[in-house]
This record gives sequence, C-alpha cells and structure tokens, in this order.
Amino acid sequence: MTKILLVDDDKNMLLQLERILKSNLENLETLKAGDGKEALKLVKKENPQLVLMDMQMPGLNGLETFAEIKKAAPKQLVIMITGYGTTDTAIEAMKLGAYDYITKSPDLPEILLPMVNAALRASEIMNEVVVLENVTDTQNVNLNVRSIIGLSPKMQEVYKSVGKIAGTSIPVLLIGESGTGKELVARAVYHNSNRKDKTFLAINCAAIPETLLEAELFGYEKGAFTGANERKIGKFELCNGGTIFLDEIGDMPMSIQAKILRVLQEHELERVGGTETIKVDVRIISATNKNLQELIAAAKFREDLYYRLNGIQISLPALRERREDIPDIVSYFLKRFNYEFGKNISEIPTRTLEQLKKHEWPGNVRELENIVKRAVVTTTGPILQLNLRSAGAAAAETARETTLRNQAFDPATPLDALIDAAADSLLERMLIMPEDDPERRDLTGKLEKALIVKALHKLEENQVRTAKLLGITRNTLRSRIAKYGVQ
Ligand SMILES: Nc1ncnc2c1ncn2[C@@H]1O[C@H](COP(=O)(O)OP(=O)(O)OP(=O)(O)O)[C@@H](O)[C@H]1O
Repeated sequence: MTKILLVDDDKNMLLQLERILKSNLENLETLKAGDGKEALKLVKKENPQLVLMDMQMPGLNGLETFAEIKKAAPKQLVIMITGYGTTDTAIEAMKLGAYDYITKSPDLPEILLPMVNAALRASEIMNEVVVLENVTDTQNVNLNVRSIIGLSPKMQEVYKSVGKIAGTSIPVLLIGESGTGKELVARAVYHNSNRKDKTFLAINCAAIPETLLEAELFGYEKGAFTGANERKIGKFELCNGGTIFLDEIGDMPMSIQAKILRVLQEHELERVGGTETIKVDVRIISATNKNLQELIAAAKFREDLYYRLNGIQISLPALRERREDIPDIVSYFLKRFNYEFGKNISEIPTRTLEQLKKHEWPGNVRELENIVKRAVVTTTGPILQLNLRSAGAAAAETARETTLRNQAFDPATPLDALIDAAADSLLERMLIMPEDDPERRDLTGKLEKALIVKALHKLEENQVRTAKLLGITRNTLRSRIAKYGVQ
C-alpha cells in the first residue's frame, strides 16, 4: 500500500489532488491535512512515502512546516505546490531539501503524475540506505590535499613500495590503466621524499608534439629555430634539485629518449641549439598505461632507458581488482564534493552502492569520481541520487575531460579555445537544468573559486606562486580565499 499525504488549507484543492492520484495509481491510500500542525502529526504517525504540500497556508506556512517535517523525519520526500509567481519560496524549499515543486496551473495533472511516480520510485530505493560515516564532518580533513584512498591488499602493496623508497632518489616507474591514480602516487612519492621542499613538475609526454616536447623538457637557445626569439629554460633545468613526473612515458619519441637517458646516466643536458653542457640533478618519476616490454620488442622504446627508469616499479591496480575499496572512495568523493558544492549529502542507497561495486570501471577512479560528482550536483536532500544509467554519459564526460586535459597540455592550443571549451560544457549542462535551479546562481564566482582551489592544489598550497600563476596580487588572493571560504 502506498501512502501519500496531501496538505492544503483549500479543501477543493485537496479533493482535486486526491481524484487525480486515485484515478491513476493503484493501491493508494491518501491522507489529508488542512494545516501544517496536522501534517506534522500525520507524518510522524503514518510515515507516508510522499507528502504533497501547498506553500501558502495560514498558521505554519509550507516552508516552516517543511522545516519541521525534516527535523522529525529527515528522509521524508516532499513535493511543494506553489501558486503563480511564488517560485522563489519553492526554490528556498528545494535548497532545504524538498524533492521537487510544482506550480498550480491547468496542466497540473499532466505534470503531477510523472513527478509523483518518480518520487515514489525514489522513496522505494531510499528505504534501504547506508549511513556513511563522517561524510559531513570536514573538520579534520584538508580537502584541498588529495589523499590516496583504499585499504585493499593491492593498495597496501602500493603504500609499502612508496614507503620503501621514501628518502631515496631512485627513479620510479608507475604502471597502471588510465585513471588508476598514477599521478596521485607520483605526488605521494614526492611528498615523502627528501626532495619535498624542492620543485615538483609534471609533464604529459603524449599531449605535446615532438618538437615542442623537446623544447619544453630541455629548453632552447635564442635563434635555435624560427620563432626562438629568446632563450628558454627547460623543465629539467627549472626542476634542478627537485622531482619531475613524466606521464605517458610510453609515448616519448625515440629522439628524446636518448636525451633523457643522458640526464639519468650523466646528469647533464644541452639546450636545443646550444653547446653548453648543463649539470642537472632531477629525480624522475615516470608513468605509463602501455606495455613497455611490447614497445621495446617493436623498437619503439629503448631498453636501456627502460632499465634506468625502472629503479623501482609500482603497479597500480585497476579499480575492478579492488572493489572492496569502492565504498571508502565513494564516501571520500562525497565529502569532497559536499564541500565543493555546498551540499550536505550523508547517505547512499544500499542498492546504488551494490551497483557501483559491480560496475566494470574502464575509466577507473577517474570515472567513479565523475559519476559521484555528477550525482552530488543533481541531488537535492540528504540521500545521494545516483543513476548508473547515466554511466554512458559519465564515460563520455571522462573522455571529454581527458581530451580537454591533453589539449590543455599542448602549448599550440590557444588559451581562448580552452576557455571556450570550458564555457561550452558549462552551458550544455545549463540548457538541461531548470531555469530557476539554485545551482545556476553566481556561476562566475564558482568558476573563480574553482580556479583558486585547483591552483592552490597544483602549487602545493603556495600562495605566492598561486597568486603569480593567476595573475593577481597576494592580497587579492587572500581576500578571495576568505570570500569563498577556501580551507
Ligand atoms: N586511490 C585514489 N583515491 C582517491 N582519488 C583517486 C585515487 N586514484 C585516483 N584518484 C583520482 O582519480 C583521478 C585520476 O587520477 P590520476 O590522474 O592520478 O590517474 P592516472 O593514472 O595518472 O591517469 P592517466 O593515466 O589518465 O593520466 C584524479 O582526480 C585522482 O585524484
């Protein structure tokens, strides 16, 4: 038996709603309340699956009643009914966690039924929920610093290896599928090394065309080629004393491989077009999702370079090989995105978690991260509404994100094109969002906040460098950090 509570001071409205619902839903019991107090009593006593409530009522109004209901029964699904021109308060209610709202209009029956059906399905799923521990407690976590999550035996092997080489400068080779956390582990190696106070630079070898890559890594002298109007210092030199992370090393062209080998063996290099030999001391952490042995057999990768890079090899397991870590990873991302999007989601339906555990995760943790992020953005209320049917969409998003990241790495991509692409995907989302969705508000502010949070993360929370990177003064940066409440 499905129970729906109807709340309105207008008796005719109550009867109209009852008629619409009863003629379309089977096994339905309707409860009726004429004011907020009575509604609250019935919610506590009858535990209905759904409440349909008018916003304007004498005594306790809809919003106040809603707040009381949420106190008494936090998981209660409520759809608010508003008159024309009062959508503002409906949006308030949505922000407080109402499931949805509907405007009184002649086509109410057509809109009401699909909405009620969807809400009833949601209520069914939400009846089984897992309460995630401490998800809303962000007190003791620094969410700007990315943590590596997972206590499965395979991940413990990873931590053990990172621990073993802490304090050394041995080259590290990270292997694993895309999205398994290779860059994250590279940063962990760096943070635990005796070079942690020196520079860390990351470069994606696959994203940069051969000639530019050589110039990026080794620098060039003025006049080395057309367009080389000034001397440029390369990443190895900039990183002297520090750590460089060469991502997608399997895509490194043969011509550059020889030069990298020389850095590893002799600790020296020459700038493009230069004759001076420059001494460098750089720790190399490299990563690949390709099979380097196969590349060696195909004469696409130097065997001697492989042995040099492979001081210690750390293999990152695919997410499907450590499914037991999925609940912890999900609650970590929930915590992070609750914070980032100002949400308060603390529960996840058991069925959803089971689905997530069974999924194949071709995009690994990055794919899971995108799915949770999308769900957090679209969820109202305390229970995560995640739809794995949109996994295809999430995978497409992962692919788009990867392309965008690769383009971003390519200095030949004009900055305007990147800004354009980011604005495009933002607008695509807005086109499918309701016009009065509160998420739409202050987009430019949110963009600015995201830029600042990400820049601080990339630059190891160094405010001086972050301000410089963003082209603002340190004072402006400080005031923005305060304004947006960046931790
Ligand atoms: N164990 C983990 N715990 C928490 N977050 C993780 C974990 N592994 C990966 N992530 C997150 O997933 C995303 C992808 O991770 P990362 O970039 O390190 O993967 P990758 O293996 O270097 O991928 P690619 O090969 O595509 O460059 C990042 O946002 C990262 O923070």
